[in-house]
Amino acid sequence: MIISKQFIFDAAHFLPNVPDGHKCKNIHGHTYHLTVLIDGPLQENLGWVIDYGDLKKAIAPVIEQVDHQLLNNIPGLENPTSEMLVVWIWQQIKPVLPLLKRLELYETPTSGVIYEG
Ligand SMILES: Nc1nc2c(c(=O)[nH]1)N=C([C@H](O)[C@H](O)COP(=O)(O)OP(=O)(O)OP(=O)(O)O)CN2
Ligand SMILES: [Zn+2]
Repeated sequence: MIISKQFIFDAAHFLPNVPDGHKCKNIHGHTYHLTVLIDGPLQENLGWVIDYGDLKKAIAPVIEQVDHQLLNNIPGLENPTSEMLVVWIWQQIKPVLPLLKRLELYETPTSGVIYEG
């Protein structure tokens, strides 16, 4: 069974490697939507895979690092495309949540990335 929880954070970024004149060379902000999907067995007595609250506690330290920050200032996110950011998030979450199955990260309502490690 796969369960999911969504996290929303705001951050600024610019993309340093795009050509001059590209709109994303300018600093701008997004309200990111991150969905974390966990694949695991149903615990029969509890009737759930894992507690959504425990999921929230596990993800909170990652969200705290990026919320209301300029992503480019964070080590490893010097070129903070959606693709680079989702890998950076995965690398922190997977060790603490081995059942992590998939991340979905949207930086606008129409632009996002899906990553499964
Ligand atoms: N493959 C990628 N392409 C782009 C990324 C990215 O991370 N990966 N990022 C950007 C910019 O961050 C930009 O802010 C988002 O681009 P875009 O979807 O074009 O944003 P719009 O709001 O203009 O999109 P609409 O089409 O108006 O919804 C660019 N490309
Ligand atoms: Zn952007």
